[in-house]
Amino acid sequence: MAAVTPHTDVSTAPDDLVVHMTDVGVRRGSTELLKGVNWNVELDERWVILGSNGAGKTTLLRMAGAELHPTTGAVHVLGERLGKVDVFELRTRIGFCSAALAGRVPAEEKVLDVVVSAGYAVLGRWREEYDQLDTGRAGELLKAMGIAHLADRTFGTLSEGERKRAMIARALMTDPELLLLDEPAAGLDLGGREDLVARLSELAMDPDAPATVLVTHHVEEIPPGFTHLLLLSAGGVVAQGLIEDVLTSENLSAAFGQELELERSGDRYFARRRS
Ligand SMILES: Nc1ncnc2c1ncn2[C@@H]1O[C@H](COP(=O)(O)OP(=O)(O)OP(=O)(O)O)[C@@H](O)[C@H]1O
Repeated sequence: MAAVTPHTDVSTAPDDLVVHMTDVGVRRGSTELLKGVNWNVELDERWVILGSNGAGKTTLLRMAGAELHPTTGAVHVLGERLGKVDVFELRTRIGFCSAALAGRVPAEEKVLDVVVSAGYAVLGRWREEYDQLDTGRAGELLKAMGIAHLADRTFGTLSEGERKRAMIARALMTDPELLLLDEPAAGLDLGGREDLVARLSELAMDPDAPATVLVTHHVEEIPPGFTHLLLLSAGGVVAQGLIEDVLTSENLSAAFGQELELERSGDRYFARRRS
């Protein structure tokens, strides 16, 4: 009789896990970018990855986005094991948003087209009958991000905050099963940051929204509605779990290597050096 494969086997991932990492390490030359990472993301979870510059946040996110393979350990994304799956196919099920991606958008591209074109990879080829459907969905996503009035502008004329919102709309265009946001609030002024945090909060609280992972350096950028936190330092996990359990002055101090004081005001967080 064939043996039933247990879920602890690294070759399989439980169905409800969107991301499943087992003892993952990433090495470049003699540098360990990540080590001993065990991390699960479930369907209805919204994760924040927080850590200092160089902690390994983007490396971790890129693995979840099937853009980078682990050196050691096993990574499953949407039930597929990296190294044993066509990553180009897998990436069509993932919405990825980063400054690097935004930097590759031609300045003369119309904002609506920036969003619509994300769907082409899924459709495989341009088909006339999808034209209006796609355009309608892209328009709705731009509206949800508060920039419907910019649909006909060129991407190069947008402010930093408007670009971030357009890129999030693009990441959502394919109705992804996993949404990955790499420092979406970086470079925004206070108003832009607050607006983005509010929109990400709405998204996080939408039960139909995909499992989401957001990378940031700042506790101030954690949108209400996000549920879990992974604290990273020098490639290792300092702590992970529910935000209310993990986000403490002690854990934050350990992650950033200095005495930090965490304050909570309503559903937002603030941190500063302990005096
Ligand atoms: N190809 C590489 N070779 C050697 N070191 C690398 C390579 N790629 C990244 N690193 C290093 O790995 C570390 C982690 O990088 P990563 O971009 O994941 O960090 P991060 O937490 O996202 O940082 P930041 O907040 O500054 O964006 C950094 O110290 C980086 O310099």
